[in-house]
Amino acid sequence: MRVIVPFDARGPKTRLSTLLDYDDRNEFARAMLRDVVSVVQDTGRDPLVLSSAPIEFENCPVLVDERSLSRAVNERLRAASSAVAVVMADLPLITDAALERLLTREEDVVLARGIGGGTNALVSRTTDFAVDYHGTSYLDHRSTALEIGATLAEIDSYRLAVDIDEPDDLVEVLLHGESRATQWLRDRGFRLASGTGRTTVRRTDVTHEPSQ
Ligand SMILES: Nc1nc2c(ncn2[C@@H]2O[C@H](COP(=O)(O)OP(=O)(O)OP(=O)(O)O)[C@@H](O)[C@H]2O)c(=O)[nH]1
Ligand SMILES: C[C@H](OP(=O)(O)O)C(=O)O
Repeated sequence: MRVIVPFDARGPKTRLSTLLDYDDRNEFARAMLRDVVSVVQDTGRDPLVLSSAPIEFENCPVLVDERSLSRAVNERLRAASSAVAVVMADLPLITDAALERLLTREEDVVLARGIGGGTNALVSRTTDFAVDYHGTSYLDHRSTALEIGATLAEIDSYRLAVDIDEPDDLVEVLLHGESRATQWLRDRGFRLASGTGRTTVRRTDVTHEPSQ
């Protein structure tokens, strides 16, 4: 099964700009991309990075499509003659066991929810299904699948559900990750900070404020 990994190479992870400057965000996004691609390869599937701009990436083929995320993914879904999976590039806790649970279901549409309402991973076996990402896309994709009469499976997986959007999401990466992304954060001085409330993340080596 072909596994599409969408990747925004044009200034990714803007919602982390209070913690990471532009270069750091690019590096961190690429560390997560490598994590996801490696896990896809560990399951024996072929990843294809669907990038919004050209990138140097030696680990697997890259297809550049400058259109919006949904348009680029829908083009791949329409063109598919067999099952296609779409796995986001910002899932640093992903494991091959978690991904395998998604990929081995046989329903027409298989959805893995993200914290916050997104769709972190999916499989489509019907060209009638189209994506509409952003907002509460998980609910939208579930409705779409039901409207087109597709059989539907929903995967409840913590490891697939944690996507990295906001600074607080980094807590999960430091708590439960062992990936390149986790190591990248540690190397940059990010540490867990616990007190009376929820655990947060602080940076111990900051020599400058993020510029953008
Ligand atoms: N090919 C492609 N991938 C995208 C695009 N926008 C986002 N992605 C990828 O889709 C996944 C989810 O992205 P988001 O978290 O919504 O966006 P982001 O650009 O990574 O982060 P923010 O700038 O904070 O919104 C990630 O794997 C992104 O790299 C796009 O326009 N084209
Ligand atoms: C692309 C979007 O991701 P989020 O903004 O939820 O991370 C979604 O899954 O709909």
